[in-house]
Amino acid sequence: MREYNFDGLIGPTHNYAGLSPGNLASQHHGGQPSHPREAALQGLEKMRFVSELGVGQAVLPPQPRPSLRTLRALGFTGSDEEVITRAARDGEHLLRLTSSASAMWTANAATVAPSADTADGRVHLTPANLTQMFHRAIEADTTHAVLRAIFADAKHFQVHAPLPGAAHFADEGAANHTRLFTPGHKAVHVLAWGRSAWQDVKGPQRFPARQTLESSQALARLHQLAPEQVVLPQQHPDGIDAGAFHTDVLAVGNERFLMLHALAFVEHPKLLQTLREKLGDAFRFEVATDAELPVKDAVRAYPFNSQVLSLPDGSMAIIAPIESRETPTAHAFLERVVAGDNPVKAVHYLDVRQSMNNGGGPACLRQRISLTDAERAAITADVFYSPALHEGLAAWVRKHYRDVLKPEDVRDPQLARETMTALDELSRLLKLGSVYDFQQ
Ligand SMILES: N=C(N)NCCC[C@H](NC(=O)CCC(=O)O)C(=O)O
Repeated sequence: MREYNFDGLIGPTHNYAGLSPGNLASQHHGGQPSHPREAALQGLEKMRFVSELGVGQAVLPPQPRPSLRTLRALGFTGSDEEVITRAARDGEHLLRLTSSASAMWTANAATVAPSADTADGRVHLTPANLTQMFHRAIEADTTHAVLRAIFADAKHFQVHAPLPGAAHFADEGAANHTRLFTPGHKAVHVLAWGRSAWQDVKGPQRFPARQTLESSQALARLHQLAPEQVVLPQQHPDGIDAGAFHTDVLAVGNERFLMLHALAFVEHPKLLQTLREKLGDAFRFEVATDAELPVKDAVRAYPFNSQVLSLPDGSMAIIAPIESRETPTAHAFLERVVAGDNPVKAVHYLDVRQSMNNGGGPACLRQRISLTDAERAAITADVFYSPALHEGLAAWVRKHYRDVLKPEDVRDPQLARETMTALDELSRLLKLGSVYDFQQ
């Protein structure tokens, strides 16, 4: 089995609209101009870097924005241009919500279990319904269509529908999921959550908890995981209140290694003990206390929103955002991790600032999917990274993307037209078929 990092290609309407309460970067940058072309090229450079480390890399496409389908469903009528003009006049906030390029954060696209772990021996994928935030909830249908197009072979893959039930089954995808394993032990799926739909659990006071316990339980069932392989910790409410809206803002794991902040989970020592029991002595972890790395710094600099990658030589490398190098406490923590008794031997700092300014670091930008050679061969879409694909995508970005986008530019009907033209071309470039509603 090989892990592929499916990165979200950052879409042409990338902008800062301040849409996510509890996501401090989104709140802070709302209203500022963005740079869509630079954003997409930064994302492509990250893909190149990861691929050159010898790690599997692939790409997931952006979604049509503004979402005309959503605006029509909310009562705006007429031609595409008229829908946008009317929404700009009578529902400007709705236009902002339907224009976000948030599908770039593919950690939130789905939760995935590899075939080695599931009872029926297939890869199981469940697109996240993202119901907690309206601008993200509208991603689910297209994500479902895209995943069905890529993972089409029912012999190897089962793509489930997003969880039903709106707020009760609010699901944020792999941002709250970590798969750990050690040789000789069954893999463990850590499926975290921030609130419960039906149980009385103390949650955050200031910011919303997004994922429910009941969603995490449903994912474990759908993916046919054995009960002893599943651990369901609660995100620490104080961590959420400090700005850790997803688990991956304060914790990241890979194979036999977990790196976490003390405010990532409620009673983290107990969680670590459970993991040690399930994974054996090879399991390693590094905890940052609030004294070593204040949660405020962790939320601003995102050292835990790193990718921890297994390299061909058996060691691991961390891909961290450059903000972590610029923040002394976060930098010192990562350097301590590299020097520690664990498999991480290097840390690389990459510039994904355009995405970071909306609260999305390296780990948010990728969905990890482990595939056997046969599963990989069953995928006919041209989504796996190669230098040639990189060139094709970079040329596509340069051709279609604007340099600057001010939040009010989403009022321009021309932007929607440009995006449709670009995505139509992209779906052919990636051999995806007609996955977008405007292509139906
Ligand atoms: N942690 C992970 N895995 N993903 C990060 C998602 C960031 C995203 N930001 C936004 O949606 C901001 C959009 C805006 O404000 O324009 C969110 O809050 O859902």
